[in-house]
Amino acid sequence: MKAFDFLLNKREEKPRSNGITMVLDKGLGLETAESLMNISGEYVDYLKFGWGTSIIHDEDIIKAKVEMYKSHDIIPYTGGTLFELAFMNDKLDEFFKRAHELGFPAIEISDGSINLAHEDKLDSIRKAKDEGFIVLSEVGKKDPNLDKELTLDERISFMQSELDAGSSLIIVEAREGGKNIGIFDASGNAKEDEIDYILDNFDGDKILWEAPNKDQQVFFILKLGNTVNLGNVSSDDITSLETLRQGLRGDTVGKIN
Ligand SMILES: O=C(O)[C@H](CS(=O)(=O)O)OP(=O)(O)O
Repeated sequence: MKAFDFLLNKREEKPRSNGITMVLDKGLGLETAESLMNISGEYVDYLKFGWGTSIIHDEDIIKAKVEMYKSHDIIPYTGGTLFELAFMNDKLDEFFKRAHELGFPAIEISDGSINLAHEDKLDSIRKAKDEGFIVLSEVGKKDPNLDKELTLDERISFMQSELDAGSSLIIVEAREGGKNIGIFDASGNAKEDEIDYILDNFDGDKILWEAPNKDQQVFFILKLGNTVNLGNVSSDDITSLETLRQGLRGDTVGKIN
C-alpha cells in the first residue's frame, strides 16, 4: 500500500495508451537503475539507453539492465544516435541482430545528427518493424541551425509518413537540454503557437514530447492534461514528474482533473 494512499490521484495503469513517460538512461549502473525502478518503475513506460552510451558498456550489463527494465513492464530501447551510427557505418543488419541478442524490444530511428534521405528513414522504420521491433521515430535536428531549416509543415508531413511507415510513437526532438530546438526557444520556453499548429494537424496521442526540464513538464501537463506523453525525463526526475501528473506538487495542485 502507498504511504498516503488516501491522497493518491491514481492514473491509468500500464500498459498505458497515453500519459506515457519516457526516461533517459545516460549510463546508470545496474544496481542504481534497479533500485530506482523498485521505487518508481510503475511510473515509467519507455526507457531510452541514450545516444551511443550502450556501445561502450559491457554487453552483459546492458543485457541485465534490459531484462531488469522489462521485468518492471518497461519497454527499453536504443537511442536514435545508435541507429544513426549503425546506418552511417553501413551496419544496419548487424545493429538489428545485436539489438535482438541484447533483448531490446524497441528501437529509435532518427536523423538528428546525420543526413538521411527521408525515404531511407522510412525504409529503416519498415525494416525495423519487419525485424519485429517496436519503432519510435524522432523528428528534428540536433544542430539548432539545421533544425530551424525545417518548417512546421515539413515536420508534420515527416511525422505522418513515419507513423504510416510503422512508428508507434513520434518523438519531437528537444535533446537532453530542451533549449533552442524544435518547439522550445533559446530559454527553453515552449512555443505554444507551434505546438497548437502541430496538434491541429497531427494526432497528439501519437506524439512523445521531449521535455527534459520541470517547467516544460508543468507547461505540457497544464496545457494538455496529465495524459500527455513526455520524454527525455531524467532518471532523477521520475518521482517529480509523476507527482506533477497527479497534482501532488505546487505547480499542479488543484489543477488536475
Ligand atoms: O535525441 C535525443 O533526445 C537523445 C539525447 S541527446 O540529443 O543526445 O542529448 O539522443 P538519442 O540519440 O535519441 O538517445
